[in-house]
Amino acid sequence: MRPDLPGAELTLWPQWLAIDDADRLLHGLHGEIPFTQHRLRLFGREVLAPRLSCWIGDPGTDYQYSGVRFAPHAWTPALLELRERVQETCDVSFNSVLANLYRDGDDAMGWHSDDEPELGSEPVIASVSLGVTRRFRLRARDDSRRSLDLELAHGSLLRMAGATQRNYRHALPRSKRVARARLNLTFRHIG
Ligand SMILES: O=C(O)CCC(=O)C(=O)O
Ligand SMILES: [Fe+2]
Repeated sequence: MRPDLPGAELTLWPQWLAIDDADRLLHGLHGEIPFTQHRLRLFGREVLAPRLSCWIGDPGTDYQYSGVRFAPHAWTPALLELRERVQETCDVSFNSVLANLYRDGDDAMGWHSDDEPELGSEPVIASVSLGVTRRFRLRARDDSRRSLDLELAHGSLLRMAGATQRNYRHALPRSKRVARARLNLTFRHIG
């Protein structure tokens, strides 16, 4: 499915994984990824991020966080296998993945673009969702009325490419009624 959004390049596979595979991955990864709650600097104050996360990647794919460099965690066997499948579908290679665990509907991610210089000018980002369905919103930088909401279900894959990050921000809003967890993996290529 190719959601139509001017200036963006999106492909969504709503049921990319079979339910059994998705269930197994959710439980396996939940147990083996060393998630932590990071601190964010927000308007000069330190606050705890409203989610747990973990950066995983090939050696050398360090990332900067609040001015500090962090080495990535190592791939697990399950993540390496998943990376293979994602690469095949998306037709690009990835050397890192950001794992986010939203424990319930109070956990969220604010408006941002994945536009760090290390990702290059038109990054391909592949987002695998496991667990409870959550709403993913995209909003044009230059016109907030141009927006799109996608429901990212258990086992779905969303590919963002082209000028998507340049033209749009995205967010995962809080969702009061959600009581279950969602695990999201965004595969990236760091240059
Ligand atoms: O959880 C999601 O679907 C989005 C995650 C995201 O935007 C990110 O990791 O940069
Ligand atoms: Fe993002």
